[in-house]
Amino acid sequence: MPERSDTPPVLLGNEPGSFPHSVLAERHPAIIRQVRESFPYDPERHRALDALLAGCTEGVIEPLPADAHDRDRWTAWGADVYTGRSWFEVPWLWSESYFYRQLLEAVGYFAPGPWQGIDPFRPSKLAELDAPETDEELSALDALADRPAGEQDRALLHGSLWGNRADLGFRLSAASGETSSDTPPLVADDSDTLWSLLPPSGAATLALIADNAGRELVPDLLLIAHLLTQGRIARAVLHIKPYPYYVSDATHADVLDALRRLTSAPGAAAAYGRTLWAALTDGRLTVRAHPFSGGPLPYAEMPGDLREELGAATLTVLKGDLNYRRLVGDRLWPPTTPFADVTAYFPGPVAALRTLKSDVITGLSDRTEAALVAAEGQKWRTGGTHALIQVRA
Ligand SMILES: O=P(O)(O)OC[C@H]1O[C@](O)(CO)[C@@H](O)[C@@H]1O
Repeated sequence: MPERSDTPPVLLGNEPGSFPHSVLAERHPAIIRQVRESFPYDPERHRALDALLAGCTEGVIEPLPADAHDRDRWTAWGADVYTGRSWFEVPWLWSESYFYRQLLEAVGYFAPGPWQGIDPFRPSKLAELDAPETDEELSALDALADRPAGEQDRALLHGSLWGNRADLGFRLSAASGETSSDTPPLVADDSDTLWSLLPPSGAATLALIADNAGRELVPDLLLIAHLLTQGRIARAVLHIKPYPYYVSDATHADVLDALRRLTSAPGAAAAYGRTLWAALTDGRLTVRAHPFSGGPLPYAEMPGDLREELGAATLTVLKGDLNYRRLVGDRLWPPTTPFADVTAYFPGPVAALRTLKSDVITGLSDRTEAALVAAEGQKWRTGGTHALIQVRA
C-alpha cells in the first residue's frame, strides 16, 4: 500500500505504561505461566517454557530452529531483520505474533513426539465452550425463532460482534477493565451498508475471517447459518488459524468442537448446527487455514492468492481486535481518519466487527470521539466495553 504522507508510525511496545508494553511485559509472562499448568509437560518442555519466560521480557528475539518447517516463511515475514533485537523494539504486531510461534516451539507443538499437535490452549477453550453461559446463549435462540427476519438479522450480527469480548487472553489482564460510561456501546455502526451488500437474493459469497474459538466462534457460526438460511449468502468461507495463536484464536479443531456443541444442544441451536453440518458436507461452507492468517503482518501485505480469493468475495468480514489492527495497519491513527481511506487497498468490500481492546481506531466522528474522551479519557480504546461495525463497500 503506498503510504499516505500523514501515516503514523507502526506501534512498538517500548513505552512503559503503554498498552502494547503491558502486553509484552505482563500478559505474555502470564500466558506462559498459564500454559505451564495446562498439561503435565515433561522437564524438557518446562525448560523451554522457562527459557521463553526469561527471554521474552529480558532477552532478545531468538531465531527458530534451523530445521523448523516454517523457518523460511518467518524469514520472509521479517525474522532475520528482527532476530537479536529486543521484543520491545520491533513492531508490536510482529513481536506479539512471534511470541505465539515461539510458545508453540517451547511446548513441542510442531516437533515429532507426544506433544505434537497438542493445542496448549485447548483446556481453556473447552472450558469456555462447556460453560453455563454458552448454554444460556444457545437457549436464547429458541425465542428468536418466532421474531421478524430483521430482528433475527440484528440479533445474530450483534451476537457475533459482542462474542468478540469473549477472548481468553484479554481476560487474563482485563478483570478490572469495566468502565461505567454513558457513551453508547457502539462507536460506529455501518450495519445498514453491511445488509445492503448481502440482499436476500442468494448469490453472495461471504469470507469470514474468524478470531476467537468458543464463545466467539459459536455466534460466528450461527451468523453464517442464518445468512445461508435467509438466502443472503450462497456460500461462505470461514478463515481460521493454521495453528493455535493469540491464546483463543480458532483452529479447525475448534470449529469442529463448536459445531458438535451446536448439534448436541437442545432446541433451535441444533437446527443451526445441522444447517452448518449440511453446508460443510455439500461445500457451501468451507474452512480455510491460510498460512498468512497465522502471520505477523498487516493485510496490506497479504500474498497474491489470498488477495485474489478475498477480492472474489461479495464481502469479507474480519472479526476481532487483532484482525482490525492487521486491517488498518497497527498504527495510532487519529480516530477520525476515514475507515474507507485506510482500507482502500483491500481487494473487495470489507467489514470489521470488533470490540475495542487495543489503542488502534479509525472512522469515528468528531462528536463520538469527543464524547468518549470526555467520559472516559482513553480507557474506551482498550476496555472491551465498546464495539464497532465498520464497512467499506
Ligand atoms: O481476540 P482479539 O479480539 O483479536 O483480541 C486480541 C487481543 O490481544 C491483543 O492483540 C493484545 O494482546 C489486542 O489487540 C487484543 O486485546
